[in-house]
Order: sequence, then C-alpha cells, then structure tokens
Amino acid sequence: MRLRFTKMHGAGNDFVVIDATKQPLTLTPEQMRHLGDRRFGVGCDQILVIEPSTDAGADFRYRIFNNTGAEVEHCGNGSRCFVRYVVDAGLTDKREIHVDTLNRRLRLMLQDDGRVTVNMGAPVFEPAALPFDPAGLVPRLEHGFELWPVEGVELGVVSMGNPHAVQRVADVATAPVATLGPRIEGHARFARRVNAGFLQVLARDRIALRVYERDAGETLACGTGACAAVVVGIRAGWLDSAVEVQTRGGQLRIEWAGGDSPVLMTGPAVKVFDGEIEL
Ligand SMILES: N[C@@H](CCC[C@H](N)C(=O)O)C(=O)O
Repeated sequence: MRLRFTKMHGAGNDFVVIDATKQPLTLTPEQMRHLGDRRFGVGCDQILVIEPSTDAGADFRYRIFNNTGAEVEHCGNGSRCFVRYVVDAGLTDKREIHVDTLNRRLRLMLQDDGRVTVNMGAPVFEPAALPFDPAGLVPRLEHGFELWPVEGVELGVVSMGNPHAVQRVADVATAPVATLGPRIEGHARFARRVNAGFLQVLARDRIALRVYERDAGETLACGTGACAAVVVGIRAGWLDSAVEVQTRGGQLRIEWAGGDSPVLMTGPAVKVFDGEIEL
C-alpha cells in the first residue's frame, strides 16, 4: 500500500499525520513502527490519524499512536498540528474546531499569528485516574498538594487524559532524564505506565521542562506534559496561573485558573513536508 502523509511538528515534538477523512484506514502496529522509525521509515514521536466525526457535536475525530504503535488518549502538541493540518488541507473553513480523542472532546482555536490554543480539559488528580497505586506511601504535602515518594524522588501525579508524574529538579540540563525517566515510566505503581516530567522553576511565571514520554522516550516537547507540570506547580504553590514553558524544542504557554477549569495551551504547529511511503 502507498500511503500519503504529512510530516509536522509542534515545538520539535514530531508527527506523521494521516488524512483518513475520505476513506477508512487501519494500520497494523508493525506499519506504525515502520512509520515511526527514524532510519528505516519516516521517523516521528507519534502518528496522528484524522477521521470524520462520529458525533454531531464534533467536527472530527483524531487518533494518536505512539511510535511503538500503541494507541494513547491525548497529545497536546499533536492537537495543535491536527488543527493546522485540517485548515491548510481545506478540510474545514472554521477557526474554532471541536475534535474527539479517545477520552476527551477538545476545543481548539487557530490564532491569527498561526499559533493554536487548545482547551485541554480539566486536570484530574485522583491517583485512580492515571492509574497510580499509592498503597503504603506517605505523601509530603506542599501547600496541601500530595507529592508521592517513588524511586527516591517526589512525584506530583495528574491525568491530562493521559498519565503524568512530575518531579521538581534544580536544573533540567543536568536532570537524570535518560536514566530515571524510564524507571518512572515503567514503575509498577503505574499500571498503564506514565509520562515522566522534570520541572525546573525559573520564576513564578516561567519553567523549563523535559519529559521522558511513555513509549517515545525523551521528546523535544510534550504538550500534555507541559500542562501537567504547570498544574502540579500551581497546586504545589510554586507557580502563578499563567506560565511560559521552555522546552528543548520551543516555547508553550499554559494557563490554568484552578479547580475544575480547563487548562489552556498555546503554541506553534508547523508543517515540515508532504510525502508518500510504501507500507
Ligand atoms: N507528545 C504528546 C504526548 C503523546 C502521548 C504520550 N507519549 C503518552 O503515551 O501518553 C504531547 O504533546 O502531549
């Protein structure tokens, strides 16, 4: 099969985007892995498949697969690329788009400067939502927020639709992302594994962040990871309600008013090239 695709990135988190709005497409996990392979395939962190909506309230449905072929619930940087793609491909003339993912409906807005703002929904802090098993652990409370001792560090756990465990570090440049990241990602307390964030507070409105993503390993940016880090930082009393997040691949802006209010994420979405590959 010859497959047409578009390569895109959001702050360096890169995607193979596939338009399945006109005809259904099913790729095997092996085909996904081939697409994701940076030497033998195209190369990407995630694969995004855009489908027609199955619900009257949404404009599209989009599915997200890590480059291992595993389907996941949410991808912040990918959702911005999704909007850029459907607008540039003429699949919609709207600037405010509603899309269904595996477990959330997102509202996304294309800004005049080309950046995209995504209403990411509300964070969920209950350990069961990740799921995270805290049995036998005694958390340290920081401004009333639970930081859980796991692998010798303190983790704030939060679901943004997908699972995140965030730790504060003194310096992201020297943080043990490559060694500790996989240990947290695959820790037995996270039954569906977890994205491991390393957060450095630079000021009350500015952080630096690295994320060791579930399946994909460290990426240049993680949108849901940025949301998770900021909401953990706000709940722990380290951050104000609007924060610039410096990732290794670019800058994201995250806003959260607390409680049940949604997290807003604004950032870039860039097309790299169109291509075709034999699968
Ligand atoms: N890069 C993404 C997150 C992709 C999914 C993640 N690796 C998971 O397994 O949950 C983002 O920008 O949010």
